Amino acid sequence: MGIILDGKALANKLAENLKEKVKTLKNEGITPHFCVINIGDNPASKIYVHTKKRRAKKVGLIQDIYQLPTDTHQEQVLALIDKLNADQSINGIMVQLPAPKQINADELLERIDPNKDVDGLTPANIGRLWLEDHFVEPATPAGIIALLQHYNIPLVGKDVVIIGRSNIVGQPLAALMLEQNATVTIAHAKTKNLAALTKKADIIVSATGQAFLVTAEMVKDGAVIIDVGMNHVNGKLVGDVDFDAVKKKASYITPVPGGVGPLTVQSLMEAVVKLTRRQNDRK
Ligand SMILES: NC(=O)C1=CN([C@@H]2O[C@H](COP(=O)(O)OP(=O)(O)OC[C@H]3O[C@@H](n4cnc5c(N)ncnc54)[C@H](OP(=O)(O)O)[C@@H]3O)[C@@H](O)[C@H]2O)C=CC1
Ligand SMILES: Nc1nc(=O)c2c([nH]1)NC[C@@H]1CN(c3ccc(C(=O)N[C@@H](CCC(=O)O)C(=O)O)cc3)C=[N+]21
Repeated sequence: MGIILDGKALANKLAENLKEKVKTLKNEGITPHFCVINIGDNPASKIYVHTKKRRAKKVGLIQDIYQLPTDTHQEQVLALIDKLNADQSINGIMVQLPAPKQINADELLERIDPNKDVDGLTPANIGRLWLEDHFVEPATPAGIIALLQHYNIPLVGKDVVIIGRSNIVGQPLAALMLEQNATVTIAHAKTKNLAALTKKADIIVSATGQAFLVTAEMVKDGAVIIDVGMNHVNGKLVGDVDFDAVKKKASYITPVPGGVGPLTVQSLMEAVVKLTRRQNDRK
């Protein structure tokens, strides 16, 4: 029976440490201030915005939410990003993904000042991630690494299968795990025999948005299971993993909710504080 990786408890613990860092900044007359741009009404983004609001307040950060309608024009968002880039009082900017169809999300991300890029998703910061010369990391991958570290689950030499290749989860997580000397395979919707790969994996990370994708038959005994998925099934929030069955075979497993989600939010708060400190040190 697997041990449950309690992301919520770890996020709360890390938040206490972060609160102290924020206090130190405040004593220097600096209050970290970041902006979230959310276009449209994607359900996963809504959960994210809501939890962030609570967490930001708890650690003492200022957070502005720009909730824009689904039919917002590209130019309007670009103009908003330009304004926030130029504003000295703003330390961090992020655009919630996915964005509505008419929006070119890559162009928005490219526009964010890399020094204010709390999500680590600008081309400059993605490049630095793969060059192992990064000062900010995407929040979900950073949260997963923090969780594994906290539970003393090593990555060196481990066979990892990451299911999902998005720019916010699968790809940057592969970079961070490779940096920690894991052997990383990235699977996706076109992967031929997913079960054959996952059955051999020491660590499986699923980030697809497909409920019940990862079943017990796909998992070897003693594997570590990280479930990033956020799916609504019959009004309930579930991950990508058939939790009850897979838990019996796993050595460690994250629940949904209460696993990766809270750590994503915590890592984002840490990125805001880190960038604020860096901006002030460089003045
Ligand atoms: N807990 C948290 O902190 C976070 C949770 N999420 C959640 O994680 C999930 C993934 O998010 P995101 O990365 O943005 O998703 P995307 O929709 O951008 O990407 C999904 C990925 O999963 C792959 N995929 C889909 N179906 C299958 C399948 N049947 N077999 C193998 N691969 C498949 C896709 O492959 P292909 O590229 O070939 O289409 C794609 O690479 C969502 O549920 C989201 O809500 C996201 C961010 C943070
Ligand atoms: N640029 C960008 N970066 C992201 O990292 C990003 C994004 N856009 N868009 C949306 C997705 C989704 N996402 C979540 C993070 C935490 C929870 C979270 O806190 N979940 C709680 C659930 C809380 C509840 O039950 O309501 C938990 O898992 O315990 C959810 C979803 C980040 N995303």
